[in-house]
Amino acid sequence: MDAIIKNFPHRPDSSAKETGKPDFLDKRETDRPSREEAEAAVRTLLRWTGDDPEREGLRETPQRVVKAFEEMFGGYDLCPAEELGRTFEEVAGYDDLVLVKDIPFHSHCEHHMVPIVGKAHVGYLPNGKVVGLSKIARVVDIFARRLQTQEALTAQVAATIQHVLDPLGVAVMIEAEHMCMAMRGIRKQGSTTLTSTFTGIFKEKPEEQVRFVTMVRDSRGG
Ligand SMILES: Nc1nc2c(ncn2[C@@H]2O[C@H](COP(=O)(O)OP(=O)(O)OP(=O)(O)O)[C@@H](O)[C@H]2O)c(=O)[nH]1
Ligand SMILES: [Zn+2]
Repeated sequence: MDAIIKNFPHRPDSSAKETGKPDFLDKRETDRPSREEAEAAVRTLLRWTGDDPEREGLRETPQRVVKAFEEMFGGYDLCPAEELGRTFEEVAGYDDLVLVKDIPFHSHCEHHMVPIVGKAHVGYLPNGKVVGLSKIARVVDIFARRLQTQEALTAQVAATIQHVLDPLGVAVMIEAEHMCMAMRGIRKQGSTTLTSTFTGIFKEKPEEQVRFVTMVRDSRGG
């Protein structure tokens, strides 16, 4: 595949303070290997497991894994800011909190490349402009389909919405289970990590944070 333009997933950096634009919204060229190189790398990892890549059940596995990677890491080729590009203002004067909660996602931790499975709750207080609700879930999905830490994922979703929609504030909470803690290492199943990022009014006013968290927690039986 030719080198293509993509968005790198990195954390909000200090230059964002000068330009106001998070660096992960910039487009850069990829340094992707060829499909054949990627498949050869999978064959090497298959040998690393101790198995035989030439046995019948594994012969097609490198192609399958590379194809699965295209899907699971498809977020590198998508621009989250573009997803939020179509905003509208005709909402009959509605100017209160918009909350999309329980957005399920699958991601992969950047340390071990094993799944992170969780839910995101995203709220914003519009400043005139609103966006299609599915677009919020799409932004979560795009960042989730990159190698991540939960902190970076949380911050990136919040920063993208803040940057593109320019609302009065954004609140993002993510709860997730990290398979790298469940399947290996410390091997603790069922522990959940919670992260949150608040901007604007949610950062300034603790009561707005409480309202967001209460709405997230409400209707799930306490
Ligand atoms: N802060 C943060 N840490 C994470 C996330 N995903 C995985 N980790 C942690 O990243 C750390 C990597 O630690 P290292 O000591 O470098 O690697 P390791 O030897 O594989 O660590 P163990 O998991 O403790 O065996 C571990 O503590 C993981 O639990 C995440 O999203 N956020
Ligand atoms: Zn990990």
